[in-house]
Amino acid sequence: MSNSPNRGQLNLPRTTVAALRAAVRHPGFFYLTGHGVPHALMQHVLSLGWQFYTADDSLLQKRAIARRPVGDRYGDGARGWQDVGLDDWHEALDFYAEICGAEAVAAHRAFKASRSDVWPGVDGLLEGRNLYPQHLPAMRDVYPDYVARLCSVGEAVMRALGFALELGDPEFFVGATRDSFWCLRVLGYPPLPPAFRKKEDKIETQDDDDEDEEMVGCGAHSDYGCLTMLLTDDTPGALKVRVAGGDDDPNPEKEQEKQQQQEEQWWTGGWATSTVHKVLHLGDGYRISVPFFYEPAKHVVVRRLPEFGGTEADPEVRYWDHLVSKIDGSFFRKRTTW
Ligand SMILES: O=C(O)CCC(=O)C(=O)O
Ligand SMILES: [Fe+2]
Repeated sequence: MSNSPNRGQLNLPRTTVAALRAAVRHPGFFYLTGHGVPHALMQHVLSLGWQFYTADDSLLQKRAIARRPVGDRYGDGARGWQDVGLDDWHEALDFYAEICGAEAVAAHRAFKASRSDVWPGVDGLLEGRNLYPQHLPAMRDVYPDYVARLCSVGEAVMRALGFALELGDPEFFVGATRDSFWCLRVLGYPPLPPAFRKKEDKIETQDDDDEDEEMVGCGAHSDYGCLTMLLTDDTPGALKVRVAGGDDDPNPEKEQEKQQQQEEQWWTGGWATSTVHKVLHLGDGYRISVPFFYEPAKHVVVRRLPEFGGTEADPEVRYWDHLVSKIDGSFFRKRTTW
């Protein structure tokens, strides 16, 4: 890193940059401190989530902003509340960057027109406005403030990452994520029904990957985007991160996940790790977590970087297409019960 001509422009200790480099390689998770987001704001974000899920009239409120398919009232196929899933024992309230204002709408139309061959049938997906519960007016003020602050933190991490990975243009990630098409999820994990809790205990004491057909808080997956900033309440030990395993691991399920990760690590050709993790919430309380996904802008084309052996011949994916494929294939499968 000392060879980098731009090193002096990054106002971070050398040890922090080195730690970031090591962490994104393995295990792909790290604690971020000194980020400047006020503790009180983070607590407020969590407490609003908790109120949303646990207030007496919450079912009515949740249904009023339920996620709906494109063309159904306010539906854009992505935003709003969704009930606990078929496989995952959590509910979610999802927010995304909004496409609003004449200029942004016109740019989005032009962008879509140029991509009309891709994803036919999902016109209108993600084009709605964020939905807020009426009984929690504070959410409408607090969440956008939180998102704005996390976008600043995201930019700072992207800058540090450009230096940490010794890119020829250390601002490359900053540029790619400017105008981020971010996503904020407010996840609510009710306690598991007793029958499932027994199974959960079994999973934990046996193989960590033995959860076939079992109900878990959130099944094993690796995040599909760029940087996830996870805020959780103080429920202990629910998030499990897989740090073991490796190339010699014979488990075919793991092979599949590894393959999945490769797709998600395009910029670095798999050098950086999108680590598999899951949620096992065995407690009696209602767990809240608020992941914020800091992503590239819609139009950004992601391809392996030359610094990581990339060439013009490498496959590429436009972030928007990647996102639509994930939402279409993943969130849409979830059960709804109303
Ligand atoms: O709830 C958590 O702690 C993690 C959630 C998660 O992994 C995700 O939303 O991608
Ligand atoms: Fe995740």
